[in-house]
Amino acid sequence: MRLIIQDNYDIISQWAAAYVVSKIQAARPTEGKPFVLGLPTGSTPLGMYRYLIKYYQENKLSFKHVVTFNMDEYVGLDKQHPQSYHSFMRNNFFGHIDIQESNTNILNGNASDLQAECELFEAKIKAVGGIDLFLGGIGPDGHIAFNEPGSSLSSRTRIKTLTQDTIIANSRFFDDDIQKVPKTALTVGVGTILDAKEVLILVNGHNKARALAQAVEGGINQMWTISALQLHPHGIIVCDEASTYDLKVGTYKYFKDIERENLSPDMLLT
Ligand SMILES: N[C@@H]1[C@@H](O)[C@H](O)[C@@H](COP(=O)(O)O)O[C@@H]1O
Repeated sequence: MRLIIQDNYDIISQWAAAYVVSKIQAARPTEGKPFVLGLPTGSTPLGMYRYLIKYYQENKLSFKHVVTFNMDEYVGLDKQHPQSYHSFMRNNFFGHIDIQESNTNILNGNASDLQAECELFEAKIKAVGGIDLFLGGIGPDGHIAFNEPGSSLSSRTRIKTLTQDTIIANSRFFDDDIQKVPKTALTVGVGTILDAKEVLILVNGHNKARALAQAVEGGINQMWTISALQLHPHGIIVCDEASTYDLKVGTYKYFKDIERENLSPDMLLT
């Protein structure tokens, strides 16, 4: 697994956006052979989305032949609810680019049969030939998508009960009222993410330092589901300095050294 350590949040956002652009450009997607992106929500990817929108506005990138699958969605929130992940994606990304709505896939947390909804989502991913690049963030407890501690590392898309930690962390989006935070969500599984051809995870801030250390230095284990990224042949974490505080000095220096040529976002673009 690669670990790209950048000075601050703005540079990890630029780096991730440039990485996405380079992959889409290299794939030369067409209607018959689209590029398939897995997408996250949360505060972490906001900067990357802003840079991707900028690339689109500068005519450097089109999303016309990009198909997307979002990682997760709350159960029971109306799609129009300001905190639904449907609203998040519309407001922060899809509403600003030339993606075709029919190419965007977000789990329906109001489906009458939630299990069938999850199975359909997996089938749709398979039908387009799998995900080329899965982007993600992590929770302070190391969860990826909504794969809370203890999730099976071979899990598929399913219904998950959120932990109290996650409910508290996400209450900032619900007027700081934990009663308003949905208690369950639909989420892709760890196995679904690991099936992608590439996975790029963004991590920033001191409150993710423990999770980052577990992901990079800890063993692969179900209590820190991000650690499963070690099993992926093409896993990358791009993180800021603040999130590296719990890494050993030697680990930090090692990755700084081996990635020193690859730190500039401009290096990724032709
Ligand atoms: N389901 C999402 C995760 O996909 C996300 O990574 C995490 C971190 O969010 P933030 O980026 O706001 O810290 O929040 C939620 O739990």
